[in-house]
Amino acid sequence: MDRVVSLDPIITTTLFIFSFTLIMSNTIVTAAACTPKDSGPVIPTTPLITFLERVQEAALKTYGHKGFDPKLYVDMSLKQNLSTTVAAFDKLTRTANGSISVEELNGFLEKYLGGAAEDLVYVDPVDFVAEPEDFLPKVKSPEVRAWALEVHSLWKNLSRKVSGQVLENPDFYTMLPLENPVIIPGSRFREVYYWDSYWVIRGLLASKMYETAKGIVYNLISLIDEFGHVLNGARAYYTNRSQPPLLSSMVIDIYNRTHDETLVIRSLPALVKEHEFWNSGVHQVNIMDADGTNHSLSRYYALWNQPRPESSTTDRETASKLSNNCDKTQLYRELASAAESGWDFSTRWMRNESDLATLTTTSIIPVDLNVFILKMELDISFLAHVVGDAVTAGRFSEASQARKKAINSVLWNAEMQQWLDYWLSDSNPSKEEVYTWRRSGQNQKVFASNFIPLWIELFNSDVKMVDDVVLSLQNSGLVRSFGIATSLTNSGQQWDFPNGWAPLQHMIAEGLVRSGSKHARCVAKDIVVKWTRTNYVAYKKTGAMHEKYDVEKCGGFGGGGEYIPQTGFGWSNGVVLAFLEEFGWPEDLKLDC
Ligand SMILES: OC[C@H]1O[C@H](O[C@H]2O[C@H](CO)[C@@H](O)[C@H](O)[C@H]2O)[C@H](O)[C@@H](O)[C@@H]1O
Repeated sequence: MDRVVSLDPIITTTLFIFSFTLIMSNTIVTAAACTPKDSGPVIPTTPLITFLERVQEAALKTYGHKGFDPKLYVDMSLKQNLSTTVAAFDKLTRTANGSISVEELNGFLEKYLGGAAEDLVYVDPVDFVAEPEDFLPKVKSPEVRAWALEVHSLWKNLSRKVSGQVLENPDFYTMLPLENPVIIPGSRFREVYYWDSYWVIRGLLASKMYETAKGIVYNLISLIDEFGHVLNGARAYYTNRSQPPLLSSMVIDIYNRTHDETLVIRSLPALVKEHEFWNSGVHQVNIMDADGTNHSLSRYYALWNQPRPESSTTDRETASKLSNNCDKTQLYRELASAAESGWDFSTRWMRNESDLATLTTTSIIPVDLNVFILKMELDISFLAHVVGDAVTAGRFSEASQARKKAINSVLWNAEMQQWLDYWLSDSNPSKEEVYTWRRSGQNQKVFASNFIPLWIELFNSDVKMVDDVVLSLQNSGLVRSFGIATSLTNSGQQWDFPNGWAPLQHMIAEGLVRSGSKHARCVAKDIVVKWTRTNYVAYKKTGAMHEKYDVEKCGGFGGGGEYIPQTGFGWSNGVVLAFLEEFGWPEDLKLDC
């Protein structure tokens, strides 16, 4: 199947009556039948995924909601060809509501489908040693060192490579064939994820596992080569969206340790291509500020307008309260776009905090996304210098200056001393049109993402400004006893209060510590100590590292959202190791909270 998609056409004419597919040379663009608001591009799915979604639906009807995880079914594989399997599935006896007897469905799954975890196999990382030389030199406490070595040893549990069977018969699997081993987040997340990999790599660098780190980057580059962007995760059902773009950060951090120019030469064209993905078509938004200056910024916008296959039954349920099919189609795009943001789900994207069906992700210019792209521009400029490409270096340096101005003008709020997401007005201008900035468009609700600009030097080098923003952070209510909360709203969504996520702690603390401000460095250390302690206490209590933590409870893990709390866990392990590497731990500082 051709997976190349043009991001160009937002067709803003009248209501379409039929779906249509344009097939142009190397390009497939499917536009769905709906109102102009939902005429954005769609990457076609595959017959295998469509079939596994049917199995998922039948499984929910048959087994019921208790303990049901929809993702399990789209991670299964075929044992025989698809048409034989579909024919056998269609012959199963069904009740009027579509359920099948448990015995019959069990028998079908056993005979025709491979288990969800069979497409990746354990592999010993080539560069893992039980105690790396010069491991975490600033950690002086023996207790902390012993625990850090346990966390380090978890890389072995999370290391996988794609099974030989996937390589032989890729059409039978939703797993995408990747050349190098990967580190998975853990539990239900049985494949490599895009933005998770940044913090995994930070941990691998602390563990001196440079080859594993590079292998992950080469895998992600191969996804850009094939699909034009890094996918949300390495599954066929994730081809229609990306995730927060941190590939350039991975490359820079590995390069700074290894000085591997081959990595830079291989990465540069891929990063330029990725930059184009985020700065063209539906991802790009033009906005005119209060002084009449035009700016270009980016937004999340999934190339998909149906239920997410890995959560198909859940998304249908969420959409069931909407009566109009066009509204459903739009909601499906908003759900997938929220997944592209990595913050799935959060009141950050919702018009009504208690109603997930009011998601409006594609109408928001997010602070963090634009900071990541600004960093990408600075990183590309730096990497181009490394290989002597002055033209590219200059082009991306200029792009970064333009985006800095745009962020300061559109997203900065001087009264709050924070950067705020910008909500676009309801009208939907065509590609040529420019949104006009309105003060009321800035979302004044407090989210940890409002402080992510602090992560990069362009926003953390002015000491006076950093001190003001830090004061605003301290007064925001986000800094709690055991870390930084994601938001102030306890909505039951996982990217909200009282959950704290490792990536958010890391970016804010690292930004503060690298700033010129003494006060900011103290605040950073405090965050690091609190976060490390709660991770440790939870580990001692449960024997596991967790995907997210409850910042109100010492040793409490997070909850809420659409799946049960997960352990493993790639980015949490990475952040603990990165914190201990950067900040160390004195001998006399207690680890318990
Ligand atoms: O299956 C539901 C959703 O799960 C993923 O999102 C969450 O886990 C990811 C892996 O740790 C993480 O990157 C993301 O920030 C989490 O919210 C997945 O990325 C979603 O696309 C998926 O729909």
